[in-house]
Amino acid sequence: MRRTRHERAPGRPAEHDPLFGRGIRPAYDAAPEDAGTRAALRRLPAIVAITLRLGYRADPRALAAVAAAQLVMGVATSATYLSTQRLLTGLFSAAPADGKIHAMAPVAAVLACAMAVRGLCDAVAVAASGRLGPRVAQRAQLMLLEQAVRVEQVLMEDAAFHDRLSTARRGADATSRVTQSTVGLCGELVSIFAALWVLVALNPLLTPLLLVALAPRAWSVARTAAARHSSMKSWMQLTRQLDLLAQLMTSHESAEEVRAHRVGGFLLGHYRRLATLSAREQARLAREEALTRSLAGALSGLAALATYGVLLLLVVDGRTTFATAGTAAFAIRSSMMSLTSFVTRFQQLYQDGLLTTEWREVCARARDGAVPARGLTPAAPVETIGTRGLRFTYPGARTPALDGVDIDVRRGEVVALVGDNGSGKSTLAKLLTGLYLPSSGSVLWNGVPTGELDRDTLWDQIALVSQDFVQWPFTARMNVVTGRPDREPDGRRLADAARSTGADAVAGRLDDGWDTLLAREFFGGTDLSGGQWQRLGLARAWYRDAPVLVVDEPTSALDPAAEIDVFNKITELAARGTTVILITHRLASVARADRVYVLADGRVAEQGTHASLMDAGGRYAAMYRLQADQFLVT
Ligand SMILES: Nc1ncnc2c1ncn2[C@@H]1O[C@H](COP(=O)(O)OP(=O)(O)OP(=O)(O)O)[C@@H](O)[C@H]1O
Repeated sequence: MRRTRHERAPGRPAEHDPLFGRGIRPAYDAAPEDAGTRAALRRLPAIVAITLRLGYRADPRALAAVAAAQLVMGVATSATYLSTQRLLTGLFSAAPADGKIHAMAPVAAVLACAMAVRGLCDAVAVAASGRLGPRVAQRAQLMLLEQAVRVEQVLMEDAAFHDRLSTARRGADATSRVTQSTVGLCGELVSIFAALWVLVALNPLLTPLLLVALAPRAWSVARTAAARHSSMKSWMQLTRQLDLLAQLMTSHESAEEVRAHRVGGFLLGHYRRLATLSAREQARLAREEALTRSLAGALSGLAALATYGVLLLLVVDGRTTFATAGTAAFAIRSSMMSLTSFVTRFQQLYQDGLLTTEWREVCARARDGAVPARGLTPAAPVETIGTRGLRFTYPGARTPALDGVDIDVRRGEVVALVGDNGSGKSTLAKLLTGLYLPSSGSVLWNGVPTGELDRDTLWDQIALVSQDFVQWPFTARMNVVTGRPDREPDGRRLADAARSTGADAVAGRLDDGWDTLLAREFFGGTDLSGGQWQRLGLARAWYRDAPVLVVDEPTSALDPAAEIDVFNKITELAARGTTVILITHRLASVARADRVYVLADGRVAEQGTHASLMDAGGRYAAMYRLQADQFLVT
């Protein structure tokens, strides 16, 4: 039967949400995992291999200690079973009591030693895996972050990649638990194999009994873990949206509007609605799990009945002795206990292991999508930056943001990009600076396409003040010197940059000067006004002292005197050879630019100097007059 558009498969989120629109859909292929024991067993070796590789890189000595302890533990466990069988045989033999004690004493000593060795190995395994786990998680987290900071900017605009990144960060944390579970699981496996080996030694007919006893629980565990993982993947967007709503209700940035516009109740309502969806999904999972477990419980009961029935038959038939059957029952019982902890660990391991697999896949995806570390080194300072037939479409967008753009920027020029909101100015700046690569056409640095250049060295030549520059929650000093994070902070350079941008006055008014923490959420932290932050953002770009300065609405929050000052300084920089790409709606500041490009709907509509564009009387002239007229007193 076909589902209508509004129905949805159980365990899948709805297609549309009043708050997030289509955003609630799973953003990447979240096909349900093929649940079941076979799927689990197929994936388990890969999971264990990832963990072992990580463990080896993080702390090879701890890993070796764990492996040795598990191995010795297996031998000790087998010795325990075999000496038990000898003791039982001795106990039920017809020999006189004196002889029995004499014969059984050394066996009892072996049993005691084996148990002591087992305990010691267990302690070693616990201590070593306790050291190994956090190191593994740290390494996994670092590997992911190392890859994440290198991926192409355009991948960071992709919702699907963000979803996977969230899962992968949880996966990196999970590696610690996977390590612990793998170690525990190996321990339990060793015990089960020891029992299996002993059963083979006692009577090979007993071996299948153990497998029959274990099968139902193993099936139930694999099925449950796969269902949970599939659900987590499908509902990852909802989890992120719940986190986002909680963050909006508690963050400093949204606090004012949450109160003044009384958005708190509205957000709470939607949080409750989404949380209910999440709870419903958890309840569905729990129901499914309960069903699987009860089926597995019934099958386990049948398996136990069969096991003891067969043992009894073997004794009655005379195919095995009473002592051997007793030891077999003991070994099966012990391995059932091992299996109970095996099952718990397996469940944990499989669930966390699937997250770990996701971590590894995202690391690989990030590596594939990384900015190439090699390429031609661009000449420094760059003489010309230009675009030819440049077209760029954002991932998932239907229409291009830039469509056939040709512009030229020469060293030491101030080139202004103006145009209506959404006309493509910021996108063009990101392409000129190699943050995005063209969908078609080209961006050329000294005639070489940016895609062929070593972009790390290209970025060395760029200082950027974007519209939404980062307000680092660090000290005022760090907010400026992060302009050149690869060099030791330079006091003189900081003072120069601060003087040029008015940031010196900002730092002068702070309680601890440049050492004041600019993060209200931390003890001793404070915050700045929008204009004060903008001065720090500009100071950061000045401190960077790069041959190309890209400024996107650099003075939107500055007072008139500061604004004039900044534009004077920008002109001075250009006179000294810095190339300036200026994006602004303040057309008065554009008048001094060497060339102005007017963008409309992703295309260059007009170009020229301020004077020639005014003479042409087109789009630019109309915008300019509109702004100028606002200052006329009627
Ligand atoms: N990350 C993004 N993902 C998808 N589309 C985007 C993204 N950023 C911008 N756009 C779209 O690209 C087009 C150009 O946006 P851009 O930010 O370049 O305009 P702009 O001229 O700088 O606008 P403004 O003057 O408002 O800053 C717009 O239609 C916008 O909706």
